[in-house]
Amino acid sequence: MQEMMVGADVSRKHQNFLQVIHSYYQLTKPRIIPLLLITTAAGMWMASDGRVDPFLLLVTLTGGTLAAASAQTLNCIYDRDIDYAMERTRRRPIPSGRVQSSHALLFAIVLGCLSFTLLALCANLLSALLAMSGIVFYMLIYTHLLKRHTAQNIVIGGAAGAIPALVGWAAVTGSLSWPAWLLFAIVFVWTPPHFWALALMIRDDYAKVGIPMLPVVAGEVATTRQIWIYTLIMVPMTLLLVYPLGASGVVYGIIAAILGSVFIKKAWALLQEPENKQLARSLFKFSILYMMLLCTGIVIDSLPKTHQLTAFVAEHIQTLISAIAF
Ligand code: HEM
Ligand SMILES: CC(C)=CCC/C(C)=C/CC/C(C)=C/COP(=O)(O)OP(=O)(O)O
Repeated sequence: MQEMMVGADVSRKHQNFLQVIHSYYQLTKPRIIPLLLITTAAGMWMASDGRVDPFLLLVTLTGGTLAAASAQTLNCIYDRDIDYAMERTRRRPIPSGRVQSSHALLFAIVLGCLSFTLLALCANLLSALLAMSGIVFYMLIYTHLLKRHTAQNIVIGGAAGAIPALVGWAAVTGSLSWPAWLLFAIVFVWTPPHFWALALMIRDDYAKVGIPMLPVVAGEVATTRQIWIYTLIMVPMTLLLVYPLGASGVVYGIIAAILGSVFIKKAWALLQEPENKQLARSLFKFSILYMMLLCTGIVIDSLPKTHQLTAFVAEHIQTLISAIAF
């Protein structure tokens, strides 16, 4: 009997421990991190012409994960009041009382320090400093200064989410150049359509807590117009990586053009029916797939095998054209 009680006690303690781990994991908003890492990986592959050192890749993605997790945890602490008031965020660990803010702060500091140390020691100082600037920008500029005060919050604040692309390039080269800044700019202009499509769906939640997201302040028509404008800027921008920069090739160009056409089609459909939440949901979901596939396109295009294949195809097309011409 006593043995059974001891067994039950151990199993309860084990379960509690797992619940605590799960709560801390949730603090980091883990569902967003993989896409941030995909942009980092795209930067790394592009910078190294498809020959990424596996150790550097592992270190950079781990450092990036730790930095993003630290940033998200700090955001959860700062925003605990509005998170408590909004349906979507009410069950997060701090508003639901599962984690204390002071413990979360310690957790965020540890994550940030680990990220800096890992990146500075195993990648380079620039990538470490960029990751830290991501945390500071996201907290200070987006969360503290902009989020509750202006409808342009995510336009300017979006720069934080674009920094991981720079971290990837910097980890490989130790510097930043045009292709890195262009990838940063692509993620930057992608953010408004990504976020505003979601904000159209959950406008009432933001209105309830007085967060001046664009659909709350300016309405659906103005928001879909802005989404349309940013989409029309973003799609041609993605092609600049091919020409004039030459950082990616024809395979990426084709992928970017196809994905861009779908993005434009969905943004246009939403522009025609600004109140249609189904269309907003569809654009939001596609925005995530879009960024995932665009970055995968950059990676595939950079691989030596792809270069061989495109050279082979180009040579055969040339032979065919000469045969037809003569
Ligand atoms: C200031 C810029 C951004 C804002 C305000 C924003 C906001 C949001 C919000 C509120 C959600 C819903 C999350 C939830 O339901 O808990 C979301 C989802 C998501 N965001 Fe963003 N986002 C931004 C930038 C980014 C960036 C740069 C990326 C990655 C490159 C990203 C990737 C994602 C992903 C993957 C999801 C879906 C998560 C899921 O599966 O639930 N976001 N975003
Ligand atoms: C290099 C580095 C560490 C960069 C930081 C990148 C980073 C953490 C980007 C997060 C973007 C994002 C999902 C914002 C949502 O915040 P929100 O507060 O509007 O979302 P919420 O309403 O769901 O809380």
